Amino acid sequence: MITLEMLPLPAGTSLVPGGVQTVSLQLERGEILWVTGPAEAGKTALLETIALRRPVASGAMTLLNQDAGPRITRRAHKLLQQRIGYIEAAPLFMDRLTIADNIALPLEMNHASKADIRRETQSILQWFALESHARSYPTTLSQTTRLRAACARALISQPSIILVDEPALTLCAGLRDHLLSTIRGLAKNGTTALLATQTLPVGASLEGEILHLPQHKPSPEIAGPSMPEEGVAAPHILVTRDERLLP
Ligand SMILES: Nc1ncnc2c1ncn2[C@@H]1O[C@H](COP(=O)(O)OP(=O)(O)OP(=O)(O)O)[C@@H](O)[C@H]1O
Repeated sequence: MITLEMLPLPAGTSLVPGGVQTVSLQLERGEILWVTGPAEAGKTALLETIALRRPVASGAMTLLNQDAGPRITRRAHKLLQQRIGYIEAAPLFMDRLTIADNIALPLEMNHASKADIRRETQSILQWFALESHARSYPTTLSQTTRLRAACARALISQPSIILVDEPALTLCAGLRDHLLSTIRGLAKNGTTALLATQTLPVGASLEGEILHLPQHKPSPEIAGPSMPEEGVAAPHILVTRDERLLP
């Protein structure tokens, strides 16, 4: 269903010397995989690669049993993308279209009938409690509502692969729980899901396997990016001497 073999992915040089890790994995239909790891571990890079948003330079990748590696054809790229839903960290919309029209776009691009588009859009708007925003424009929405709209857009065509980056899983517990129960339902029908977060959400009911990134273990003297310790000089903006700025 999804296989990666020795796929090179970027990672922070503080985590992996040289800044490149190689990832191999195999996922079957209906599997859910949590991808965890610290900042710069390569979680988004992995999702973007499977979403076919970044080229595969070497190694091998198959998606839905089709070659999606370095020699992917333009036709396979287009057909596979229609079967992948990606909920990005900061989703982009077409700002001149309403939320309802943005959400309907994947069905429009799949040449669904007008009646199907109207029915499915109405139904997914309700499912993600977006009816009151249907005629709003993306720039007028809050961050959480944009993520709800991104979930609706990614799921409207019942993709075979669903990829979720961190904010939709951590910004709002209500959205997270609704999204996870929706994904569990889709997984029962064969959808494969990859969910990326720095740490596994507490209090959510979790199912699935876990992949820790980076795959290359940091050497002891190379700790991950850390917060400054005592004795580190604070930047000037934090040591203002202008009394008038103090509360
Ligand atoms: N196109 C690229 N070329 C080279 N390096 C890249 C590229 N894109 C990302 N990186 C680097 O790869 C590393 C992993 O980035 P990525 O966004 O995948 O991390 P992440 O695990 O999602 O982190 P976070 O939890 O902060 O979102 C970072 O060090 C980043 O600077």
